[in-house]
Amino acid sequence: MDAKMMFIDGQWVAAVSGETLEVINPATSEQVGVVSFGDGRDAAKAIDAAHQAFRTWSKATARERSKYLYNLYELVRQDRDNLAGIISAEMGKPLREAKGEVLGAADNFMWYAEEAKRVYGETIPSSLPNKRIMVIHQPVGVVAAITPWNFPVNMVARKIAPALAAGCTVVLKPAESTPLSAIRLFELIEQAGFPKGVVNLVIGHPESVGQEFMENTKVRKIAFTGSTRVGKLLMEGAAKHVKRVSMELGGHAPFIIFDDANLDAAVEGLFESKYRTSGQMCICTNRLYVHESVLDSCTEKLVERLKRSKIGDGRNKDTEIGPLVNEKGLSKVLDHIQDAKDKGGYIVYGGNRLTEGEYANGFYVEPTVIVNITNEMKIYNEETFGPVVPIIPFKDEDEVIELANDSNYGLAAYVYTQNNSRCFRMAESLEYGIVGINDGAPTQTQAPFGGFKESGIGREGGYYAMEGFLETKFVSFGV
Ligand SMILES: NC(=O)C1=CN([C@@H]2O[C@H](COP(=O)(O)OP(=O)(O)OC[C@H]3O[C@@H](n4cnc5c(N)ncnc54)[C@H](OP(=O)(O)O)[C@@H]3O)[C@@H](O)[C@H]2O)C=CC1
Ligand SMILES: O=C(O)CCCC(=O)O
Repeated sequence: MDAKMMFIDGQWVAAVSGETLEVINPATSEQVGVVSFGDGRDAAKAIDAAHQAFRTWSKATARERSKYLYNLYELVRQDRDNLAGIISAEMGKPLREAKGEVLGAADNFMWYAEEAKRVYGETIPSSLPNKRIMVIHQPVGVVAAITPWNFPVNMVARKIAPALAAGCTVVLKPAESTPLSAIRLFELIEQAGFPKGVVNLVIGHPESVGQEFMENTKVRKIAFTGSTRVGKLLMEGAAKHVKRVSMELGGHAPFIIFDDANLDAAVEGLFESKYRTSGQMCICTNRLYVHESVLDSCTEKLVERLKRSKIGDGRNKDTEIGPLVNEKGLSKVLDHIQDAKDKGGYIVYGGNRLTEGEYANGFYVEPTVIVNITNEMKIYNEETFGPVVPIIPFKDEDEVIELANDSNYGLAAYVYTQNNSRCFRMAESLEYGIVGINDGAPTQTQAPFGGFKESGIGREGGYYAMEGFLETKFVSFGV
């Protein structure tokens, strides 16, 4: 298999080192591609190209930038099935979800094609009769973006679309598990006609590429989605040159079901929030709090729902829950299950790796439900990133607010109740950047996406994302 290449300064190029990397389907452990695998030297070339291109791209009119983003929107939409197939093959996501992800990415390109035109400035009345105050917004410069494998197309779109709309140029490093969907997206970027150097793709050793992003003073902003551990490393490195950062990091979402909730709707919402992408989303439920009076009926309904769920290769059209992304992801999930069992947890459903028949060569774990949870367990404190849910009973609203907020994370939280006043109280009390009230899948292109506490800094989505790629300049005119 020929190695697919990186896209630097409008050219498809191999890594300086000549190194390559195999891409594996986590459903079968079969090789699905080979890619050039570079390092900081390739990143430096891409940064130079982006720096050069910034001179003209930042001066292009908003309408011009918008035109390229529209082209890309159309191309991504038309390529939906192909891109979705690549996502499923390299990270195991069920096809139905992968198609939704691609449409979400297309939607981002359309949204920011429009948003490019709305970078308004303002004038402010001066206190002095001989002065005038003007405020304008300008692109921050070259953006280095690092993305994870769980939304290998949409995470890229959510970063590069607002960056390009704002007038920044970009160097992207996608996750090494999912370079093929990034490469396909860049083939579409090339077809969309962006000038050379405006958007660049570097695939390679994360530490080396990351180091170049942090050290190279031509990079003015680092936009990252991934683990809190790596986010902190990048923030420390970025501090040296006071680079701008936006960080979408880990989560540990509480999902709260009150006794007055519609339990069927709550279980369906939970299924979406917990088992979509096999539990590998930063907004995934990690703790399920159920009012003690509905604990048994809720648990039964959830187990019923899981019994009906189809686990399998993401490329099969009826698959609802795919494999985990790799051995490392699988080990972490199995470790959380074992740790809970060792500390007194009781497995109500699932709990094992699937190893027979069609699952023999993949990284599959059964959707799992655990009770008898204590706050010493890893699953109670750390991001599990897998299809496992611990259930914790609660007595009243004050208690569950305190429990839900007792976390270093603050990305997403979910509440199911039919009491309107409680809806408002909960939305206001939860220390989370995203709150789904009777909604297990709140993400939308135009809404702000990001976290409190150690879940991140800055917001993606809507006009909020534009702020992260713009500097504010005050111009004082003497008249
Ligand atoms: N917020 C979210 O959406 C995500 C959260 N996570 C959390 O992180 C855990 C581990 O997953 P993992 O994929 O290892 O997450 P990482 O944070 O390691 O990976 C995310 C991205 O960062 C890159 N990266 C890794 N190390 C460095 C570094 N030192 N400098 C620069 N870039 C780096 C990765 O590259 P490469 O792929 O080459 O290693 C990838 O592109 C998961 O179990 C989950 O808890 C993971 C992914 C997404
Ligand atoms: O949690 C994430 O990592 C992204 C969520 C995107 C979505 O909800 O579609």
